[in-house]
Amino acid sequence: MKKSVFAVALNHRSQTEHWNEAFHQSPYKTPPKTPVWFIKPRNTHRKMGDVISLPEQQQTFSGGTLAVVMGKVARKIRAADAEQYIAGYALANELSLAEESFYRPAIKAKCRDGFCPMGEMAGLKDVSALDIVTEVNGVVKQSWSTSELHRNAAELIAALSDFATLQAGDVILLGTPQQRIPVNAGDSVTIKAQGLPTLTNSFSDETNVKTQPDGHPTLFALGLNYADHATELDFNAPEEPLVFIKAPNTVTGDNCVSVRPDNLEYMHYEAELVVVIGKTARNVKRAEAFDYVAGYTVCNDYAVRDYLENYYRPNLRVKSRDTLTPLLAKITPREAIPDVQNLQLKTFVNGELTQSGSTRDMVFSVAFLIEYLSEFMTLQPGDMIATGTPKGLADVKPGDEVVVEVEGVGRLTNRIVSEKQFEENLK
Ligand SMILES: O=C(O)C[C@H](/C=C/C(=O)C(=O)O)C(=O)O
Ligand SMILES: [Mg+2]
Repeated sequence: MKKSVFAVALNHRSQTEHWNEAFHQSPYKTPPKTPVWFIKPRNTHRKMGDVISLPEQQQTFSGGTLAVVMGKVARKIRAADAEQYIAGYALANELSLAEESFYRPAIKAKCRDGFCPMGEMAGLKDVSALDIVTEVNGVVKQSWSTSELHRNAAELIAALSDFATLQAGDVILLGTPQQRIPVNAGDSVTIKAQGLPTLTNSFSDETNVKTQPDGHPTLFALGLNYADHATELDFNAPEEPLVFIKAPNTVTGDNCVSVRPDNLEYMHYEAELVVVIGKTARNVKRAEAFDYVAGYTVCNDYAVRDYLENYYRPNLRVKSRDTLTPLLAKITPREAIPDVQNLQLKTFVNGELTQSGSTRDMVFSVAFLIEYLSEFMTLQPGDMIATGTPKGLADVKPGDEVVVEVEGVGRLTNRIVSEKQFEENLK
């Protein structure tokens, strides 16, 4: 099933109580106003009974939680109507390394291979006060209740479907308490709840545990991977790649429309080179990185700056909105591009050149990014890496024609429409 697995951080009261003081200081400044979304990509997906390989020298923690499974397409629905869109519930283990910060995306902590096993789905009428129990080697280590969550399944479905259309089979993990349970090689961890199939997985320090290509390809994106763009956003260039993930709902095609939400101050374009993975990659060194590249394409990684919050920044509500990632379907084979680090990137708005840069100015190169990501997760054929945008952002308005172009790779055209225009066309 090609599902997307969304998850929400800081949704358990014990978390916001624990972090309350820090969230009133820099870099957060104020507690989160909207759900703090993240994605568990396909390399994390596992089933009941699968053996999960643990990362070396870093402590992994269990995160028993409840997953709500969508039963049909859900777009901009109200919490009061959510029930009719739900197929059922399942137990999941949202495995993670320790999180010292919620400011930037936690890909290295959350998205390692096997870090999201999920049990079988079942129908449940009332999950408002369901006890989620975690046992390690048969001993109960944790029990928490869904009544302790800030937002319930219906509220989360409404919040997410407001900007990201959900498909049948998509999943939302509802959250985990502040206290997490350490998991070590040789352990067997069981997640239980009344009325739901149990989820049990054993853990190994063997590195040869095979991944299963399941779910849709992962679309990674880089924040601030051009120093001049970081400067124009008043940031220093990052010392480690700022990787975030976009869900399939955001992808649209050439000559399609992109929706600018109403009542906005600032929505800008971002011309980006996209790398397409062609071979399963794990622990690949940069010297061999291009052997794992199928080719390249182009995307426009639009951002709605009004919706930026300092939690897993840039948050999904900024970067994973329906229609805001136009992506060229044509892939230019790797062999056709002799030097991917020497390509011009351009954006034209209504025919005027508004952005111009070169991939030679990337902070982290294509080869480095493949080495970096494959060091802690398995990249699979079809996965894509949008490698960031150079300086030259500008606001776009309904009616604008936006063309992004990567030398030798392709040209992508789309038109901006207002939310009102888009909704009228849907009728
Ligand atoms: O200002 C933000 O938080 C958004 C920004 C995103 C940058 C890109 O998408 C890019 O540089 O291409 C960030 O992550 O800082
Ligand atoms: Mg970008």
